[in-house]
Amino acid sequence: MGIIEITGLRKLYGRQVAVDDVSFTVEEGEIFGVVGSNGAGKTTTVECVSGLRAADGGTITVTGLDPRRDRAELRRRVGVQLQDCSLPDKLKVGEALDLYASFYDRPADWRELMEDVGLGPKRNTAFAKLSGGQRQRLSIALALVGAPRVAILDELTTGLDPRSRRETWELIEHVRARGVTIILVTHFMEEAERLCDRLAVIDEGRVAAIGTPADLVARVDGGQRVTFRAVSGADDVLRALPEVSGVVRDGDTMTVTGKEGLLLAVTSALAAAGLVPMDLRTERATLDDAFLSLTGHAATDAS
Ligand SMILES: Nc1ncnc2c1ncn2[C@@H]1O[C@H](COP(=O)(O)OP(=O)(O)OP(=O)(O)O)[C@@H](O)[C@H]1O
Repeated sequence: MGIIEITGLRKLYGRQVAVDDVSFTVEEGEIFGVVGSNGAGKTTTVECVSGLRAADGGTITVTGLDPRRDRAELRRRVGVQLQDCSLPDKLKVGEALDLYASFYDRPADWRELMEDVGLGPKRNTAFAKLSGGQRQRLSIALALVGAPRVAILDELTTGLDPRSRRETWELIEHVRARGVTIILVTHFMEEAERLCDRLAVIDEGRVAAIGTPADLVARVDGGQRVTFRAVSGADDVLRALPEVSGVVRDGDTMTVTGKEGLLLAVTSALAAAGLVPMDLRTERATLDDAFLSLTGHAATDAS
Protein backbone atom coordinates (compact mmCIF):
# COMPACT_ATOMS: atom_id res chain seq x y z
CA MET A 1 0.00 0.00 0.00
CA GLY A 2 1.30 3.46 -0.90
CA ILE A 3 1.71 6.30 1.56
CA ILE A 4 -0.98 8.14 -0.43
CA GLU A 5 -3.79 6.33 -2.24
CA ILE A 6 -6.34 8.21 -4.34
CA THR A 7 -9.16 6.40 -6.07
CA GLY A 8 -11.78 7.96 -8.32
CA LEU A 9 -11.42 11.46 -6.86
CA ARG A 10 -14.12 13.87 -7.99
CA LYS A 11 -14.62 17.52 -7.05
CA LEU A 12 -17.06 20.10 -8.34
CA TYR A 13 -17.28 23.84 -7.80
CA GLY A 14 -20.96 24.47 -8.24
CA ARG A 15 -21.70 22.80 -11.54
CA GLN A 16 -18.17 22.97 -12.79
CA VAL A 17 -16.26 19.72 -12.63
CA ALA A 18 -12.71 20.56 -11.50
CA VAL A 19 -11.57 16.97 -10.88
CA ASP A 20 -13.46 14.27 -12.71
CA ASP A 21 -11.82 10.94 -12.00
CA VAL A 22 -8.33 10.96 -10.55
CA SER A 23 -6.60 7.89 -9.15
CA PHE A 24 -2.96 7.40 -8.26
CA THR A 25 -0.71 5.95 -5.58
CA VAL A 26 2.37 7.62 -4.13
CA GLU A 27 5.03 5.36 -2.63
CA GLU A 28 6.90 6.31 0.52
CA GLY A 29 10.08 8.29 -0.12
CA GLU A 30 9.39 9.30 -3.70
CA ILE A 31 8.99 12.67 -5.33
CA PHE A 32 5.68 12.32 -7.13
CA GLY A 33 4.78 14.96 -9.68
CA VAL A 34 1.26 16.17 -10.40
CA VAL A 35 1.63 17.93 -13.73
CA GLY A 36 -0.83 19.61 -16.02
CA SER A 37 -1.62 22.94 -17.61
CA ASN A 38 -3.49 25.80 -15.90
CA GLY A 39 -6.91 24.76 -14.68
CA ALA A 40 -6.26 21.02 -15.14
CA GLY A 41 -7.28 20.27 -11.54
CA LYS A 42 -3.87 19.85 -9.89
CA THR A 43 -4.36 22.24 -6.97
CA THR A 44 -7.84 20.95 -6.29
CA THR A 45 -6.46 17.40 -6.19
CA VAL A 46 -3.73 18.20 -3.67
CA GLU A 47 -6.09 20.34 -1.59
CA CYS A 48 -8.29 17.27 -1.23
CA VAL A 49 -5.22 15.20 -0.29
CA SER A 50 -4.26 17.67 2.42
CA GLY A 51 -7.82 17.84 3.77
CA LEU A 52 -8.28 21.51 2.87
CA ARG A 53 -11.17 20.61 0.59
CA ALA A 54 -13.78 17.91 0.87
CA ALA A 55 -14.04 15.65 -2.17
CA ASP A 56 -17.42 15.03 -3.79
CA GLY A 57 -16.53 11.47 -4.70
CA GLY A 58 -13.81 8.85 -4.47
CA THR A 59 -11.53 7.89 -1.62
CA ILE A 60 -8.22 9.22 -0.35
CA THR A 61 -5.92 7.83 2.30
CA VAL A 62 -2.73 9.53 3.44
CA THR A 63 -0.46 7.51 5.75
CA GLY A 64 -3.58 5.39 6.27
CA LEU A 65 -5.69 8.38 7.39
CA ASP A 66 -8.76 9.94 5.83
CA PRO A 67 -7.84 13.59 5.15
CA ARG A 68 -11.20 15.00 6.26
CA ARG A 69 -12.13 12.67 9.10
CA ASP A 70 -8.61 12.60 10.59
CA ARG A 71 -7.72 16.19 9.84
CA ALA A 72 -6.07 16.98 13.16
CA GLU A 73 -3.73 13.99 13.00
CA LEU A 74 -3.09 14.53 9.30
CA ARG A 75 -1.85 18.04 10.01
CA ARG A 76 1.01 16.52 12.00
CA ARG A 77 2.00 14.20 9.18
CA VAL A 78 1.56 16.37 6.11
CA GLY A 79 3.31 19.69 5.49
CA VAL A 80 1.66 21.91 2.92
CA GLN A 81 3.16 24.71 0.89
CA LEU A 82 0.43 26.20 -1.23
CA GLN A 83 0.55 28.59 -4.15
CA ASP A 84 1.18 32.24 -3.22
CA CYS A 85 2.44 31.86 0.33
CA SER A 86 1.79 35.18 2.00
CA LEU A 87 2.65 36.31 5.51
CA PRO A 88 2.26 39.65 7.32
CA ASP A 89 4.77 42.10 5.86
CA LYS A 90 6.50 42.82 9.16
CA LEU A 91 6.83 39.24 10.34
CA LYS A 92 10.50 38.27 10.40
CA VAL A 93 11.85 34.97 9.07
CA GLY A 94 12.85 33.68 12.52
CA GLU A 95 9.54 34.79 14.05
CA ALA A 96 7.51 33.07 11.34
CA LEU A 97 9.36 29.77 11.81
CA ASP A 98 9.13 30.01 15.61
CA LEU A 99 5.41 30.73 15.39
CA TYR A 100 4.69 27.83 13.02
CA ALA A 101 6.81 25.47 15.13
CA SER A 102 4.66 26.36 18.15
CA PHE A 103 1.64 24.79 16.39
CA TYR A 104 3.17 21.31 16.72
CA ASP A 105 3.85 19.00 19.66
CA ARG A 106 7.06 17.72 18.17
CA PRO A 107 8.31 20.22 15.62
CA ALA A 108 11.56 20.07 13.72
CA ASP A 109 14.37 22.32 14.98
CA TRP A 110 13.38 25.51 13.14
CA ARG A 111 16.81 27.11 13.51
CA GLU A 112 18.40 24.15 11.77
CA LEU A 113 15.72 24.23 9.09
CA MET A 114 16.34 27.95 8.57
CA GLU A 115 20.03 27.23 7.97
CA ASP A 116 19.20 24.29 5.67
CA VAL A 117 17.09 26.46 3.40
CA GLY A 118 19.82 29.12 3.37
CA LEU A 119 17.87 31.73 5.32
CA GLY A 120 20.17 31.90 8.37
CA PRO A 121 21.47 35.35 7.37
CA LYS A 122 17.86 36.54 6.87
CA ARG A 123 16.61 35.55 10.31
CA ASN A 124 15.75 39.15 11.23
CA THR A 125 14.50 40.19 7.80
CA ALA A 126 10.81 41.05 7.46
CA PHE A 127 8.73 39.01 4.98
CA ALA A 128 8.11 42.09 2.80
CA LYS A 129 11.87 42.50 2.28
CA LEU A 130 12.50 38.97 1.01
CA SER A 131 13.08 38.20 -2.67
CA GLY A 132 10.78 35.79 -4.50
CA GLY A 133 13.29 32.94 -4.11
CA GLN A 134 13.74 33.65 -0.41
CA ARG A 135 9.96 33.64 0.12
CA GLN A 136 9.75 30.27 -1.58
CA ARG A 137 12.53 28.95 0.65
CA LEU A 138 10.68 30.21 3.68
CA SER A 139 7.45 28.60 2.49
CA ILE A 140 9.27 25.26 2.11
CA ALA A 141 10.73 25.61 5.61
CA LEU A 142 7.26 26.39 6.99
CA ALA A 143 5.87 23.29 5.27
CA LEU A 144 8.59 21.22 6.95
CA VAL A 145 8.62 22.74 10.42
CA GLY A 146 6.14 20.18 11.74
CA ALA A 147 8.57 17.38 10.73
CA PRO A 148 6.00 15.85 8.36
CA ARG A 149 6.25 12.48 6.58
CA VAL A 150 4.70 13.99 3.47
CA ALA A 151 5.24 17.45 1.98
CA ILE A 152 2.94 18.94 -0.65
CA LEU A 153 4.64 21.62 -2.72
CA ASP A 154 2.42 23.51 -5.17
CA GLU A 155 3.89 25.53 -8.08
CA LEU A 156 6.84 26.45 -6.01
CA THR A 157 9.13 27.78 -8.67
CA THR A 158 6.59 29.79 -10.65
CA GLY A 159 7.89 33.34 -11.02
CA LEU A 160 11.45 32.51 -9.98
CA ASP A 161 14.48 33.33 -12.09
CA PRO A 162 16.44 30.34 -13.47
CA ARG A 163 19.07 30.47 -10.72
CA SER A 164 16.57 30.57 -7.85
CA ARG A 165 14.64 27.80 -9.55
CA ARG A 166 17.72 25.58 -9.67
CA GLU A 167 18.52 26.32 -6.02
CA THR A 168 14.97 25.40 -5.08
CA TRP A 169 15.31 22.11 -6.98
CA GLU A 170 18.41 21.28 -4.98
CA LEU A 171 16.56 22.05 -1.80
CA ILE A 172 13.73 19.71 -2.76
CA GLU A 173 16.26 16.95 -3.36
CA HIS A 174 17.67 17.56 0.13
CA VAL A 175 14.20 17.30 1.60
CA ARG A 176 13.65 13.96 -0.09
CA ALA A 177 17.04 12.78 1.15
CA ARG A 178 15.70 13.24 4.70
CA GLY A 179 13.05 10.64 3.91
CA VAL A 180 10.12 13.00 3.32
CA THR A 181 7.71 11.89 0.59
CA ILE A 182 6.96 14.80 -1.72
CA ILE A 183 4.04 15.63 -3.96
CA LEU A 184 5.23 18.28 -6.36
CA VAL A 185 2.63 20.19 -8.35
CA THR A 186 4.05 21.86 -11.41
CA HIS A 187 3.35 22.87 -14.97
CA PHE A 188 7.07 23.03 -15.80
CA MET A 189 8.03 19.84 -17.58
CA GLU A 190 11.74 20.50 -17.15
CA GLU A 191 11.19 20.63 -13.40
CA ALA A 192 9.16 17.42 -13.40
CA GLU A 193 11.74 15.65 -15.55
CA ARG A 194 14.59 16.73 -13.29
CA LEU A 195 12.96 16.02 -9.91
CA CYS A 196 10.18 13.48 -10.09
CA ASP A 197 10.58 9.74 -9.67
CA ARG A 198 7.10 9.29 -11.12
CA LEU A 199 4.36 11.62 -12.16
CA ALA A 200 0.71 11.80 -13.06
CA VAL A 201 -0.26 13.95 -16.03
CA ILE A 202 -3.63 15.54 -15.22
CA ASP A 203 -5.70 16.95 -18.04
CA GLU A 204 -9.21 18.35 -17.71
CA GLY A 205 -9.69 16.72 -14.33
CA ARG A 206 -8.54 13.27 -15.39
CA VAL A 207 -5.31 11.32 -15.32
CA ALA A 208 -3.93 11.17 -18.86
CA ALA A 209 -0.90 9.04 -17.90
CA ILE A 210 1.21 7.90 -14.96
CA GLY A 211 4.83 6.77 -15.03
CA THR A 212 8.45 7.73 -14.61
CA PRO A 213 9.56 10.65 -16.79
CA ALA A 214 11.50 8.15 -18.92
CA ASP A 215 8.40 5.92 -19.30
CA LEU A 216 6.31 8.83 -20.47
CA VAL A 217 8.95 10.06 -22.89
CA ALA A 218 9.33 6.53 -24.27
CA ARG A 219 5.60 6.48 -25.05
CA VAL A 220 6.04 9.33 -27.52
CA ASP A 221 6.00 7.96 -30.99
CA GLY A 222 9.54 8.41 -32.19
CA GLY A 223 11.07 8.89 -28.70
CA GLN A 224 14.43 9.24 -30.45
CA ARG A 225 15.27 11.38 -33.46
CA VAL A 226 18.23 11.29 -35.80
CA THR A 227 18.73 13.94 -38.47
CA PHE A 228 21.33 14.21 -41.22
CA ARG A 229 21.81 15.71 -44.66
CA ALA A 230 19.77 13.61 -47.06
CA VAL A 231 21.56 11.05 -49.23
CA SER A 232 19.77 9.21 -51.97
CA GLY A 233 18.95 5.60 -51.23
CA ALA A 234 18.84 6.13 -47.46
CA ASP A 235 15.01 6.04 -47.20
CA ASP A 236 14.61 2.42 -48.22
CA VAL A 237 17.53 1.24 -46.14
CA LEU A 238 16.18 2.93 -43.02
CA ARG A 239 12.50 2.07 -43.39
CA ALA A 240 13.44 -1.63 -43.25
CA LEU A 241 14.89 -1.28 -39.73
CA PRO A 242 12.79 -2.47 -36.77
CA GLU A 243 14.04 0.48 -34.64
CA VAL A 244 12.64 3.02 -37.13
CA SER A 245 9.06 4.31 -36.87
CA GLY A 246 9.28 7.11 -39.41
CA VAL A 247 11.50 8.66 -42.09
CA VAL A 248 10.74 12.19 -43.24
CA ARG A 249 12.59 14.18 -45.84
CA ASP A 250 12.30 17.93 -45.61
CA GLY A 251 14.38 19.63 -48.32
CA ASP A 252 17.94 18.68 -47.61
CA THR A 253 17.32 17.22 -44.20
CA MET A 254 16.28 13.70 -43.40
CA THR A 255 14.67 13.05 -40.00
CA VAL A 256 14.40 9.50 -38.73
CA THR A 257 12.29 8.76 -35.66
CA GLY A 258 12.21 5.60 -33.67
CA LYS A 259 12.95 3.89 -30.42
CA GLU A 260 15.96 3.27 -28.15
CA GLY A 261 19.05 2.22 -30.11
CA LEU A 262 18.04 4.26 -33.15
CA LEU A 263 21.36 6.01 -33.65
CA LEU A 264 23.38 2.81 -33.74
CA ALA A 265 20.87 1.10 -36.03
CA VAL A 266 20.83 4.05 -38.47
CA THR A 267 24.59 4.54 -38.64
CA SER A 268 25.28 0.80 -39.02
CA ALA A 269 22.67 0.34 -41.76
CA LEU A 270 23.89 3.37 -43.70
CA ALA A 271 27.52 2.27 -43.40
CA ALA A 272 26.60 -1.24 -44.59
CA ALA A 273 24.89 0.32 -47.62
CA GLY A 274 27.97 2.45 -48.31
CA LEU A 275 26.12 5.71 -47.55
CA VAL A 276 27.75 8.52 -45.60
CA PRO A 277 25.38 10.74 -43.59
CA MET A 278 26.71 14.29 -43.17
CA ASP A 279 25.82 16.64 -40.28
CA LEU A 280 24.43 13.75 -38.26
CA ARG A 281 22.66 14.76 -35.03
CA THR A 282 20.62 12.88 -32.49
CA GLU A 283 17.95 14.20 -30.13
CA ARG A 284 15.77 12.68 -27.49
CA ALA A 285 12.13 13.51 -27.06
CA THR A 286 11.50 15.48 -23.86
CA LEU A 287 8.74 15.39 -21.29
CA ASP A 288 7.31 18.42 -23.08
CA ASP A 289 6.93 16.29 -26.22
CA ALA A 290 5.35 13.54 -24.11
CA PHE A 291 2.90 16.00 -22.53
CA LEU A 292 1.94 17.32 -25.92
CA SER A 293 1.37 13.87 -27.34
CA LEU A 294 -0.64 12.74 -24.27
CA THR A 295 -2.91 15.78 -23.96
CA GLY A 296 -2.87 17.33 -27.41
CA HIS A 297 -1.65 20.68 -26.06
CA ALA A 298 1.47 22.18 -24.49
CA ALA A 299 1.86 22.31 -20.70
CA THR A 300 2.51 26.04 -20.66
CA ASP A 301 1.29 28.70 -23.02
CA ALA A 302 3.84 30.59 -25.05
CA SER A 303 4.03 33.36 -22.44
N1 LIG B 1 -12.51 27.99 -5.54
C1 LIG B 1 -12.92 27.75 -6.77
N2 LIG B 1 -14.17 28.07 -7.18
C2 LIG B 1 -14.60 27.80 -8.43
N3 LIG B 1 -13.86 27.22 -9.38
C3 LIG B 1 -12.59 26.88 -9.06
C4 LIG B 1 -12.06 27.13 -7.74
N4 LIG B 1 -10.78 26.68 -7.70
C5 LIG B 1 -10.54 26.19 -8.94
N5 LIG B 1 -11.60 26.30 -9.74
C6 LIG B 1 -11.71 25.84 -11.13
O1 LIG B 1 -11.49 24.44 -11.15
C7 LIG B 1 -10.65 24.05 -12.22
C8 LIG B 1 -9.41 23.37 -11.69
O2 LIG B 1 -8.64 24.33 -10.97
P1 LIG B 1 -7.30 24.00 -10.22
O3 LIG B 1 -6.85 25.24 -9.52
O4 LIG B 1 -7.46 22.77 -9.42
O5 LIG B 1 -6.35 23.70 -11.45
P2 LIG B 1 -4.78 23.71 -11.53
O6 LIG B 1 -4.43 22.59 -12.41
O7 LIG B 1 -4.18 23.73 -10.18
O8 LIG B 1 -4.50 25.06 -12.26
P3 LIG B 1 -3.50 26.25 -11.90
O9 LIG B 1 -2.14 25.73 -12.25
O10 LIG B 1 -3.97 27.34 -12.79
O11 LIG B 1 -3.69 26.53 -10.44
C9 LIG B 1 -10.37 25.32 -13.01
O12 LIG B 1 -11.27 25.38 -14.08
C10 LIG B 1 -10.61 26.42 -12.02
O13 LIG B 1 -11.06 27.58 -12.67
